[in-house]
Amino acid sequence: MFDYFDLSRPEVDLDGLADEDIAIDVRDLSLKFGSKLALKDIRMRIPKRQITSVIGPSGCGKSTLLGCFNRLNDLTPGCEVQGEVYINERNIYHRKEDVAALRSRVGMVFQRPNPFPMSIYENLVYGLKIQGIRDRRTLDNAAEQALRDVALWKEVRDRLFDSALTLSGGQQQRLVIARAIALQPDILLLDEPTSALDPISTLTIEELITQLKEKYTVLIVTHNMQQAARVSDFTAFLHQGSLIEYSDTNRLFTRPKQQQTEEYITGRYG
Ligand SMILES: Nc1ncnc2c1ncn2[C@@H]1O[C@H](COP(=O)(O)OP(=O)(O)OP(=O)(O)O)[C@@H](O)[C@H]1O
Repeated sequence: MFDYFDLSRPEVDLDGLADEDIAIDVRDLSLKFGSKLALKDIRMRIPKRQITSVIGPSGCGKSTLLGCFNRLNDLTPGCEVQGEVYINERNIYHRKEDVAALRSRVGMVFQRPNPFPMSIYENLVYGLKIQGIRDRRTLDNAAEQALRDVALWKEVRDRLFDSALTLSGGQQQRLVIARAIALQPDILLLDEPTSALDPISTLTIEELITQLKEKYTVLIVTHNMQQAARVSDFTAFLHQGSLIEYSDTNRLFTRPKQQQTEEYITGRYG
């Protein structure tokens, strides 16, 4: 696994980052589903325009943590959140937060590609239309730019009005990422974005993810440690709802500080 690391790259110390380099500041975040404590006192500062992976055994709270950043868990009855999550200097759990606006700034992509059953073009402009944008040229430009950003433009420019469901799984996932990008979010949350894809499509999406950080802060939940090692700048290891270790990816995989992390990354646990 260590082949993936560029050990000449200087390690970045998360504690040393300035406030303006932080995209998400998680302060003592705990979350319960009914009586089940799914996240316990999480504190982490997620850097801007970097890729951060969240790894850990099944059920440790990875998807729940990601869902806190666009308040997706609010939709689960019985969910109770304590603590604060700051994005752009606002606590997104403040009672006056506009959750719809938050979700357009913090886009989310799931494991299974989920294009809407409409044309490729309509998928891309759907969110913009909901925001009230009707100008055709604005919509066309946004659709084209989003497709270019996910390297799908050349493949689909002649079939923009075909159903999105005619695309391959890998293309559908790139379209879903483009749909999120069309809203010009600050942050992209990717929840196991390649686990339903074949190896070639996985590689394409991984290449795309590494390019996305030029414009966006990317968080990725993955079961695949090689993937975390390949694509991410920083890695967080969760276990039973607690953040056990969070650091520069090179450091976490080559010199973990915690025994639980070492056992997990060497396959002796989980
Ligand atoms: N809607 C829910 N109601 C009750 N418990 C839930 C709900 N969603 C998740 N949980 C519980 O919260 C804990 C964390 O779940 P979560 O899906 O975040 O884990 P995960 O690390 O993403 O798991 P996996 O890798 O299997 O996807 C688990 O114990 C899970 O059973």
